[in-house]
Amino acid sequence: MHDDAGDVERPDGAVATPREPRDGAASAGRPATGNGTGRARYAFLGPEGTFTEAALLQVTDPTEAELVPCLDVITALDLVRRGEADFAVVPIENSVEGGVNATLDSLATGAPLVIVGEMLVPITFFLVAREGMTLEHVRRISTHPHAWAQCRGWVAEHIPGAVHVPATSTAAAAALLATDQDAPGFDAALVSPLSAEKYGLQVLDTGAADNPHAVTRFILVARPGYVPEPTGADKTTLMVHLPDNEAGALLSMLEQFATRGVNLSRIESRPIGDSLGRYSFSIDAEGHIAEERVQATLIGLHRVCPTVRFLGSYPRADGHRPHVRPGTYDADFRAAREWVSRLLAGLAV
Ligand SMILES: O=C(O)C(=O)C[C@]1(C(=O)O)C=C[C@@H](O)C=C1
Repeated sequence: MHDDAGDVERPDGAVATPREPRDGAASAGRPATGNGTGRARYAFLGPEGTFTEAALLQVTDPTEAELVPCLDVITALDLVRRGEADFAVVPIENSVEGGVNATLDSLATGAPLVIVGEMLVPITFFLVAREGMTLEHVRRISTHPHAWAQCRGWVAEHIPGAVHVPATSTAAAAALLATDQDAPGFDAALVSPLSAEKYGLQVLDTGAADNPHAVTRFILVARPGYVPEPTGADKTTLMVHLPDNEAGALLSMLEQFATRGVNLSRIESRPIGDSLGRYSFSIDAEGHIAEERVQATLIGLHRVCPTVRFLGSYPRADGHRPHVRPGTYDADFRAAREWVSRLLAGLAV
C-alpha cells in the first residue's frame, strides 16, 4: 500500500534526540545552527514590519540572529531546503481566512521540511496613507490577499467602491507607499501597527477589520533531523494521500486517529495538482510522535495510505493539553505489547 518515495518518516524509527538550543530563543528548542558565525539564520516573509516578523520576534532575539526577509513564503522555505537559512518563519493558518495555501503546498511537496515550533499573533489592521490623504479620497488599497480577505467587509462599509491592489505582504505595501513617491499604484494600505510606525505613514483608521479577534498561526520550520522534546501539549502535523478510487478511504484514514484517541485540531484538503479530483490532506493532530498513541496512529496510516509525510511534532503555542482517553496512555500500549510477548512465549493465555 505504501510508497516509500522519501516522504515517510517511519514511526517505528527512533525519535531524534533533541540537541541543546544554542542562541537563547525558542521554547520549541533547536538544533545547532549558523553559517559558521553561530548566529542562526531565519528566513521570513518580509520586508520589516510584517506580521510574520512579529511572529519571528517571539522566538528569537534579533541581536543574536541573522534575519533574512524574503519576497514570499516559498522563497523562505526554499532557503532552508538549500541550507542558506537554518529556519523559516511563515504563516500557516488564519482564524478568519483559513489555511495559507502557499505554505501548505510547499510543505507537502519538494525536499522534506519539519515544523519545530508555532507562534500565534493577534491580527490588528491599520489603514494607512501618505500625509494629507483623507478617507474620502481612498480608491485603491494595497495589502496581502490574506489581509484583504480579513478586511473586505470593513472596506465595503467604510470606503464603498474601493478596490484591492495585491501586494506580496502588508509591509511591502507600506514600504511602497512610503518610498515610491511617484506611482505606487494605490492610495492607502492595510498594514500592521508596526509597519504604520516603521514606515512613518499617516494612520486613517486603527480598527480596519471584519473580525477584531483574528489570529494568525505561524510556524518555525527547519530541515529534518530534529524533533523538539515532548511537552505534554504538542501537535503533530502530517500530509497524507488516500488510495485512488477506494470507497471509504477517507473514513479508514480518519479511523487511524479515532481508534487511538488522537484528536485532530485541523484537517483540510488541497489539490495534488496532477489531475482533477486528486487531493492531499493536511492534518494537525494533538500529541507528539514520542507518544505511543501517536506512533500507533502513524503505523496505521502507513498501512492504509499510499503517502504519509511527517511534518513535525512540536509544542503547541496555546499550551492546550489533550484529553487522553483511558486505554490510550503510553502505559496501556506498553502493557498490551508485553501481554502479546508473553502470549508468544507461551507464558500467558
Ligand atoms: O503580510 C504580512 O504581514 C504577513 O505576515 C502575511 C499574512 C498572511 O499570509 O496571512 C500574515 C498575517 C495576516 O493574516 C495577513 C497576512
